[in-house]
Formats: sequence, C-alpha cells, structure tokens
Amino acid sequence: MTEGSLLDHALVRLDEAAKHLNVDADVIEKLKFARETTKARLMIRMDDGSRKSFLSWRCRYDDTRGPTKGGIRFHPESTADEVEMLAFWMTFKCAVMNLPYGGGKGAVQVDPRKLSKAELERLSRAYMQAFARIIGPDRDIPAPDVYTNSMIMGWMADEYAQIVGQASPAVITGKPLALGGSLGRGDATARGGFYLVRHLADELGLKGSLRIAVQGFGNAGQHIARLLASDGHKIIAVSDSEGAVHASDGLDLDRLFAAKNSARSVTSTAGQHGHELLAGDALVGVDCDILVPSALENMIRVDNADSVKARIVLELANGPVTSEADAILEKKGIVVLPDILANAGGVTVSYFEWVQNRQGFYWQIEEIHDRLRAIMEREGRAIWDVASKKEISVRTAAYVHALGRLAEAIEAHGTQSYFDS
Ligand SMILES: NC(=O)c1ccc[n+]([C@@H]2O[C@H](COP(=O)([O-])OP(=O)(O)OC[C@H]3O[C@@H](n4cnc5c(N)ncnc54)[C@H](O)[C@@H]3O)[C@@H](O)[C@H]2O)c1
Repeated sequence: MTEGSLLDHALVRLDEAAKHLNVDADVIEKLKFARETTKARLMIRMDDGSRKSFLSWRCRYDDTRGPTKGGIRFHPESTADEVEMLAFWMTFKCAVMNLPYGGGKGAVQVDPRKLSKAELERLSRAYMQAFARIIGPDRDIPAPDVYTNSMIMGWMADEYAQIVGQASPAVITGKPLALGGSLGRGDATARGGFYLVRHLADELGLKGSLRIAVQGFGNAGQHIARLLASDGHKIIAVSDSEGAVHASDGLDLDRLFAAKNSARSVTSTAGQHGHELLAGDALVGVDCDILVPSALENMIRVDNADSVKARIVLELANGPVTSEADAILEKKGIVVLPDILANAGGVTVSYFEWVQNRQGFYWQIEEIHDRLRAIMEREGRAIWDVASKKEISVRTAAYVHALGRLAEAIEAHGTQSYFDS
C-alpha cells in the first residue's frame, strides 16, 4: 500500500463521491476528521496476581444523524488510525441504510486468545469503566466486532448497568438473547447480502444455479454459504486462514460445518467427498459467478485483482478490496456490491435490537427478516438506480447515496452558505 494513514485511504471514497454531488465544502471538512477519539490504558489483574495494561480507544466519528454506532475489536494489531477508519466506514454504512445513527468504533490492543476467561471478563469490564462517560443509549452504542462476541457484550452491558445504577440494555447490541439480544442477529450480515443479491439478480444478469466462492468461513462466510446453497446455488470453493478447498460440482457443506464446529480448518476435508486442496491465495481467482470475500481487509489487491474471474463480488467483509484493485475490477466489468451496503444487514439488526430494547417489546423472527429484507431492497434499489443514472460504480453510488443524507443533516445545522445569505 502507498503511504498515508488508513483513514486517508478510506477518504479516497469520500472524495470520489463528492465529485458526483453538489455538497457544501463544510460538509466535506466535517467528514474528513473524527469528531473525537478517546484513548485509555486499561489496567487489569491477571490470574497470577500481576497487573497488566492494554491500550484501548473509542472513536465517535460523526454523530450528526444520531448516536454513534459501531463494534469493539479486540486485536493485537489494533491502532487509533484503524479505529478511526472503521468508524468512518460505520458513519457511511448507517447513512446508506438510513439508520438514525452516526458512526463509531472501539478497540483494545490485545490478543484475547492469550487471556483466560476471567481475565477477558475483567478487561471487558475495564473497557466499559473507562468509556462509560462517552457511551450511552443516546450517545454511543457499541457492538461486537473481530474477536468480541455476545458474552463480552453481556459483561459490558452489566458493567454499564452497575455504573449508572439501572438496567440499560439499549447501551450495547449483539447481547445474548437472555439479556435482551435480538432474534436474527446471528446470520444478519450474510442474510442482508443474500437478500440484496436476490433482489438485484436480474440487473446483475444472474440466472439459474450459480457457482459461488466464499473467502473466509466464519460467521459471515458460513451463513452466506448456507443461505445461497438453500436457494439452489453451488458453493464450489471456500477458504479459511489455513487454505482453501474446491469442488466444481459443489462442496459438501455439512462436512465443512462439522469441521469448523470441531475447530478444524476447511482444508481438513480435502481428499474426501470430492474436495480438492487449493492454496488459500488461489481462491480469489477461482472460476465462479459470485466471489464473496468474508474474511479480512485488503484481500483483493493490485497483485491479484486481475486473476478474479467472478462476475460479481459480494463484499461481506469490511474493506476486502483496495481502492487500486477496485479500478482493476471495474475495468474488467466486474460488479462489486460494496461493504457499506452488502454487509449492512448486521448493523441493521443491531438497530432492531436497540429499538426492541427501548420499546420493551420483542419481535418474532419473521418480523426481523421481513424488516431486514425491506430495508436491504429499498436501499439496494436506490443505490443501483444512482449507479445506473450517473454511470458510476455501485461503490461510488453507495457513497453518493450516504453522502447525500449526511450532507442534508450537516447542512440542516447551518453551513457556510447559510451564513452568507
Ligand atoms: N459478523 C458480522 O456481523 C459482520 C458484520 C459486518 C461486517 N463483518 C465483516 O465480515 C468479515 C468476517 O467477519 P466474521 O464475523 O465472519 O469473522 P469470523 O472471525 O467469524 O470469520 C473470519 C474468517 O476468516 C478466515 N480468515 C482469516 N484470514 C484468512 C485468510 N488470509 N484467507 C482466508 N480466510 C481467512 C478465518 O479463518 C475465519 O474463518 C470481517 O471483515 C468483518 O468485519 C462481519
């Protein structure tokens, strides 16, 4: 990657979108920087009696459209720059879906696999103690992210309730069902992407049984494989951090789920059930109709973008395609359904959880699915229309769509032109 911060790289998308919209310069000035990024050193007691400290952050990038919303990541390589980039993405993702939220994100620089469960609980509670002043159901609402889960959200919700002296489930989403979590959160990210592809199938030229390759076989990857297979499509390749497996007639998904459930790699199924082993990097170039990046950032880059044979890339991961690779895919005529739209089903069901917590009345699964589908279809269609009308990529159209909403909200507070007239 060329020089510049991670946030600088993300801001390329904002500059691109701004070329297609007539927005006040004040809007861009506001969206170029995080509103506030708070840093805290969390000190916890380890099981052996020693004390250890961990760097942590919470970024509230922009709250013009509502309380900031975004996950908390526990990762040894987390940095303030990465947190701000992720919070910038959340700002646009919430605006894409018209959720009444701004964007935020948090992180602790830690390898959680090196902590015992008790240490992990103390760290999660310490995070809430450090940031309770800026977090709140009307201020900033965290959720799980990489290496955090519903158990951790439950500890944090409990810590917050102790600090403010009352139950306050809407302070955090992705909680266990028993603590006010929502039905349908587990597969929401994949389901949103699935509804999007189904809705735009004609426009995308997708007909009949399709061949799918899924990169990353965790929450998002496993659910999208299951949903697409149950809709009659063939999952012909999947990968995880250890490598990939391929079968042109379709992989045996039950075997793959069984492998992951017993903490084995998908590669452990190679040589059986018609599965052949593939190098992990080769997955991107598999001959298929839809490639679904569901692993990490920057997986499709200048060095491998040219090998992509899929017609459609469905970005369930955040930031899987670099901006340089984006240009290569576009030149090849490959349609990328961008992360801020394609994986926004997750934050949308998080929003449903917050709504249910606040109203104290909980929806059935059918209602969650119907509402999610309606929003994915409405915003997906609107973005597709912007892309067609302006002859721009779906990614740029998604940013234009979100920027329009953000600009309207920022301008409603009064901008330069308001003071000039
Ligand atoms: N889970 C959600 O609700 C959600 C919501 C929005 C976005 N996302 C994004 O989706 C992506 C995946 O999230 P998840 O929740 O499924 O995570 P996860 O940890 O459950 O799964 C990640 C998977 O990626 C695999 N992986 C790691 N390195 C790889 C590599 N080099 N090649 C191939 N596979 C590799 C891992 O083995 C694992 O199977 C992330 O970018 C995340 O930010 C997830």
